[in-house]
Amino acid sequence: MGRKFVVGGNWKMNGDKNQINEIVNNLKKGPLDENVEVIIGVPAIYLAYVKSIVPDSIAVAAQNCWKVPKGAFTGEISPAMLKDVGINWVILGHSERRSIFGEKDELVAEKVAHALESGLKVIACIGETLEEREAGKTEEVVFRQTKALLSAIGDKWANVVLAYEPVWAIGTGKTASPQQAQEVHSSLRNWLSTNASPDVANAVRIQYGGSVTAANAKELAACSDIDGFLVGGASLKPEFVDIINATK
Ligand SMILES: O=C[C@H](O)COP(=O)(O)O
Repeated sequence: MGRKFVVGGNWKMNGDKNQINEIVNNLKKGPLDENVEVIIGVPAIYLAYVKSIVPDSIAVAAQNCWKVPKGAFTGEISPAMLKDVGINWVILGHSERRSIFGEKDELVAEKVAHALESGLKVIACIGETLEEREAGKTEEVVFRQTKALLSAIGDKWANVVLAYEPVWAIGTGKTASPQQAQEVHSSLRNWLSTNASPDVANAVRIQYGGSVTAANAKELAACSDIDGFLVGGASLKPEFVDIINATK
């Protein structure tokens, strides 16, 4: 069976109720390609609100969560809490969490493990910085970040989507070319074949993220190892519908 195209919108720390209503109304109007899985990543404070107004066909994701179910962790939210308000997805290991909040591979892995154990599905983000790319270390970094996730994911690969997001392409308007993205996706899939299993490598969906817009989505979506997108800025705009429909 082919891999179902999956498009995530990561709103990051953006939006208020007015803007959220507009975004959701736009998604409801669509029309959205029914063959595409759509997941919107919402600021924690609006998760329950968004869940209450989106159609069930659109999944809602948290942008982060902590690694244990409850306790003295001021300011954190747990997978159990997310599940309790009807949220089934979480984005983990985003480069902004890694670079601004100092999350290392090991912590990301602990969060991924606990989220999966708790029954959440996970969009796990990986990607190299410009410095790392220029030093020829793209594969080394992406493989290292993925390796850290292997034991955390265990046999739960069906509940994981990988998002390859080159840090230099995030919010910069510098999209990776389809060739650059395809090259990393393909070598990651080969690496997974050896280090996880051929079945995992064949089935896991790998999203591309980094300055995806309606203008570049079709060309990226045509690449054989790109199975969707994780979209930041453009997910706040009406063009998100066109990005969702990029494979049509
Ligand atoms: O999670 C999404 C990525 O950080 C991409 O953000 P961007 O589309 O604004 O470049």
